[in-house]
Amino acid sequence: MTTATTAAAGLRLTLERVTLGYGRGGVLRDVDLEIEPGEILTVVGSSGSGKSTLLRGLAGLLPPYRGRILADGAEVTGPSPDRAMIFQEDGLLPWRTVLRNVELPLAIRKVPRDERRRAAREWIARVGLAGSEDRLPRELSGGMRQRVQLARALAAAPRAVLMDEPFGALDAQTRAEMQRLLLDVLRDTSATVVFVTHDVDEALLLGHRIAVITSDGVRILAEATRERIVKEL
Ligand SMILES: Nc1ncnc2c1ncn2[C@@H]1O[C@H](COP(=O)(O)OP(=O)(O)OP(=O)(O)O)[C@@H](O)[C@H]1O
Repeated sequence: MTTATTAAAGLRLTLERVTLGYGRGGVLRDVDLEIEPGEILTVVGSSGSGKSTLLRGLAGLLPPYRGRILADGAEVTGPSPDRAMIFQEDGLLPWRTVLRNVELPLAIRKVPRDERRRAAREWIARVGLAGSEDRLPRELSGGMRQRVQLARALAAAPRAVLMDEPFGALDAQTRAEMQRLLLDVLRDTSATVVFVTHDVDEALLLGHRIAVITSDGVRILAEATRERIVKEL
């Protein structure tokens, strides 16, 4: 790899006694969590348990009521290009081509045009979409759109990638392809990944460690097996 994508080390993400929520009362209370640089932490939990809320906190989109959220020891006070987000809904700009969507975060960072084109093309190829650079999002399948999202997130060389059920809307086969692709492309980055999913098998496949959110809080399972996770949920 020749792009800037490989340069930055993964972020250490820390929650110290964090309470997060909306309006009255916390969805997550007094959470302590340390996510190591370069690790893939998968997060499972039943619907409404607070998985997306945790990600929003890490993204800097939702300030904690209490406690601190830290990225490499510095308090997170808002979104940063260091922490990319990928959602289930693709979030691509419908009027921009694949190439121009992938380039966008680099353009925002004022990366010179030639350089950002090169990085965008390279990532588009790496996610298996070479030849689709000039297509619009509406001309792509759901799986292809998620590939574009992945390319867009990684082309900007984030130090952490926060993924909220990114493959949740895909059919089983496309989902399996995307899981393999994700593991493959992450091998060339040192980004820290927090990956939220409903799917226990996906969590086991992708995660170095697995966090389970229950009504008692967020817990890392030391020896995660399918049976143990299902029992916790
Ligand atoms: N913008 C919001 N305003 C008020 N309450 C919210 C908001 N977003 C989420 N909530 C509430 O916070 C709780 C946790 O929601 P969250 O989206 O984090 O759960 P989740 O585990 O990601 O669920 P799912 O798996 O269904 O996506 C839920 O009770 C939800 O209703």
